[in-house]
Amino acid sequence: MAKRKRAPKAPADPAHDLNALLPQKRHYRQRAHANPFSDHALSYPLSPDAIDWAALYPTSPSTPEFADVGCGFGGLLIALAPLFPDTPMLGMEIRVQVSQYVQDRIAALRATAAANPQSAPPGAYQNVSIVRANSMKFMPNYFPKHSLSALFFLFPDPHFKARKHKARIISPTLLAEYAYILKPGGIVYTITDVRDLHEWMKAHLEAFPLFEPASEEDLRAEGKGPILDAVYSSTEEGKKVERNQGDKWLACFRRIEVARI
Ligand SMILES: C[S@@+](CC[C@H](N)C(=O)[O-])C[C@H]1O[C@@H](n2cnc3c(N)ncnc32)[C@H](O)[C@@H]1O
Repeated sequence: MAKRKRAPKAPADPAHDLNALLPQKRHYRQRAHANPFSDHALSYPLSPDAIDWAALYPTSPSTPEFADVGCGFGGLLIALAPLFPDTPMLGMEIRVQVSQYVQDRIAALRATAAANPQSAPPGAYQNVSIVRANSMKFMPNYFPKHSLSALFFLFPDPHFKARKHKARIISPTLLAEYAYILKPGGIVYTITDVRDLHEWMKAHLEAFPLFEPASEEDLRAEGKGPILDAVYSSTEEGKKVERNQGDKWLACFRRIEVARI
């Protein structure tokens, strides 16, 4: 019997087929970890004023309000962008290929939204962007004093060995920078599947005089439930932990208001 020929597949129309546009992770292979102390040949802005915000947020240039430190493949930003369409948010990622992937992912989502208004409202994802940067250096060069309402540290690299603890993204020196760029009342969200790292981040934040613990219950009562849901489940690392049925340890802290004397 003659074989029936399959009808040729219609070529994907990028305006309607998101998958045709979205970058594929396998084309962005990179080592699992980057050493934050090596020379990454990065250049840094002299100040937030020196950053071309219009290049990052073309439709409404401004400094960011949310920052995702070590954003990896960008899952949190992509989940939050449509929930807070008027909030500019910035991912920071040290690895070249990974930050390029997020940049291409955002460009694809913007292009799809523009070409296919049924898929997303016009202007969708214009509020989300990424920079390749080492967040252990020069955070105040990116974010003005008291400008952020949310700062995320989601599943940061654990740097297990004691001699590597200095590479952890939460430390007393760095907390001073985070307190400087956060608005009073702004929230630091941390989550990890490594209990020891959770205890470390919590202990350092508790010991720092400009932060106070913010319970999940209080944050949900304030309407931050959608942010917490995204913190738990939207990132690539968070999804991996779920697949492996690991634990997730959340710790959130509020930048306190300081009375003027
Ligand atoms: C374990 S991954 C978690 C990624 C993402 N937050 C998630 O939950 O899927 C940690 C990420 O932080 C990035 N990273 C580590 N140190 C960094 C630094 N000093 N500055 C910016 N990114 C950093 C790593 O390259 C990596 O992509």
